[in-house]
Amino acid sequence: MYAGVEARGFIFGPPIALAIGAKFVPLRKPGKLPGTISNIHTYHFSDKNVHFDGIEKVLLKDTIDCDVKKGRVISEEYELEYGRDCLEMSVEAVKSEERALIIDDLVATGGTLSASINLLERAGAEVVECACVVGLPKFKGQCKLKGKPLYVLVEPNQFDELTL
Ligand SMILES: O=P(O)(O)OC[C@H]1O[C@H](OP(=O)(O)OP(=O)(O)O)[C@H](O)[C@@H]1O
Ligand SMILES: Nc1ncnc2[nH]cnc12
Repeated sequence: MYAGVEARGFIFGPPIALAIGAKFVPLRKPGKLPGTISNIHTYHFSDKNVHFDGIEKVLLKDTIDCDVKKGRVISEEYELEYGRDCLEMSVEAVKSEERALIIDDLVATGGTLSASINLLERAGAEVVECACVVGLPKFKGQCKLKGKPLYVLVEPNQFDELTL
């Protein structure tokens, strides 16, 4: 299955998934998926080291019945070049041990892909690779991907980056 990151990962993920007959799972910005938010995991990055602060906040505690009806949504907060953001995923979208490839338009710090890997692994999937159309090597995003392979189609040189 392919997991794509909102918003521009939605341009590239679905056609590839359709082409090979695989499922597409959307990783969405906060508050857009139906269901009950079960918790948020927060990670802090400093250069190449990743620190998990161990906090698991229960935001909404619904009954089990309610979870079954509405579905369960998990969240990951992350840091990127210009601040913080959050991605969410429906737990029911993924089956245990399902193999996943993550697609996005661009990798810079790797914060977005790292949060995506964490979401999928928390839901029981096995992330086999990440793929992006553009990679910005100066941000060393590969270092945050827990050793997962990263496929990048183009890496702009310094001159090209000025126009991105
Ligand atoms: O490697 P990173 O430092 O995490 O940066 C990469 C992310 O930044 C951009 O999205 P953005 O968060 O700007 O959101 P958008 O798709 O809604 O524009 C881009 O589409 C990636 O998803
Ligand atoms: N430096 C950058 N240029 C274009 N898009 C981006 N998304 C995140 N960082 C970016």
